[in-house]
Amino acid sequence: MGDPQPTAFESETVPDRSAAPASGTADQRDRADLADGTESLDTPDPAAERERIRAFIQDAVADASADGVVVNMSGGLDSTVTAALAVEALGADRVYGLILPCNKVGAPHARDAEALADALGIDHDTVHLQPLFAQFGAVAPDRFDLHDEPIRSGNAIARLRMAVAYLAANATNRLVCGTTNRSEHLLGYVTKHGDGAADLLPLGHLYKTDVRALAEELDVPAFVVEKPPTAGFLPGQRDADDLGAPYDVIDTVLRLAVDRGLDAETVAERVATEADAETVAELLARHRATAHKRAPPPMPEGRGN
Ligand SMILES: Nc1ncnc2c1ncn2[C@@H]1O[C@H](COP(=O)(O)OP(=O)(O)OC[C@H]2O[C@@H]([n+]3cccc(C(=O)O)c3)[C@H](O)[C@@H]2O)[C@@H](O)[C@H]1O
Ligand SMILES: Nc1ncnc2c1ncn2[C@@H]1O[C@H](COP(=O)(O)OP(=O)(O)OP(=O)(O)O)[C@@H](O)[C@H]1O
Repeated sequence: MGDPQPTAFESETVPDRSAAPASGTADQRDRADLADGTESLDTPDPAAERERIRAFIQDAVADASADGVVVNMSGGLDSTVTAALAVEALGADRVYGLILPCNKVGAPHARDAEALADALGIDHDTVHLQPLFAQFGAVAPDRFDLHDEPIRSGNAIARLRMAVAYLAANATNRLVCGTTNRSEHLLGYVTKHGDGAADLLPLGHLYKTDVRALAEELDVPAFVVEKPPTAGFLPGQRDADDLGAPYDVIDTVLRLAVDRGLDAETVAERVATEADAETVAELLARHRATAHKRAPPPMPEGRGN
């Protein structure tokens, strides 16, 4: 092994401007705390993944004859890791960051995202989506009840972010670089055609826990790694509450059930000290119910592409 590689963050100190993260979340526990028998699960080597994803981004951009990528940056883990890898792959001048807050809850995270984009040395803009969303709500028929239902309004905001990202991509001959990880992908825990819409997904094969390990490899500031995962639709919302378990448990369940093909009962036995059988069944039901988000829209068979 040679010397450790320098990272895009190495010489930078990024101040934590957001609210103090909750300490000691379940997600931060040492993976050794997992139930007996799960420790042999394959987890990718972060240094190897860093190289692999760097090459993947380079190839995807070259294959599309594009000039670079656009990354929507929330100030959270996935988009920070994605942007840092894009900088390693393409150079800072070919990565553009979009920071798109829509409410007061998002404001401190937007300031984090700006500081992270500065630390990466990338061009970036902040566009406040509240006026756009308010207009969208004003013209939408009342029957859609847009403002009172958090998932519906959160999905609409995610799709406005998608529209701005593609505007930037169209204007600058870049690709939209998505941030979805394998945990979100397998659970359909993304907004269809919102944050789930992208031209490439450099983290799409990595579970959330793998992304966290990669963040450490990349010297992503600790306050980003420690932020509790949230879709940001509601103040205080946490992915772990929505999904019924923290990502270290979710990822183990998915590795066992999806990657290894074990049945629900066996998976439940393997994670028994971390999650009950009902939680395992709900996660696997969510996986099945969201298959439509992982496939192109169905069409009548006949002529192919
Ligand atoms: N069987 C089927 N075949 C084909 N299409 C089907 C379908 N069932 C629903 N659909 C379509 O899918 C739509 C529902 O999907 P969608 O609009 O995505 O909406 P939905 O899945 O209900 O909500 C998105 C979920 O993702 C979470 N999220 C969103 C964004 C970011 C993050 C994060 O943490 O990063 C999490 C959010 O909290 C929420 O739980 C339906 O309205 C319908 O149009
Ligand atoms: N305020 C924002 N500005 C720009 N992009 C955003 C913003 N909020 C969310 N996004 C985009 O949508 C993706 C999904 O965001 P979400 O808040 O649901 O958290 P996440 O999946 O945990 O991602 P992250 O770890 O990057 O926050 C983000 O990775 C980012 O690309």
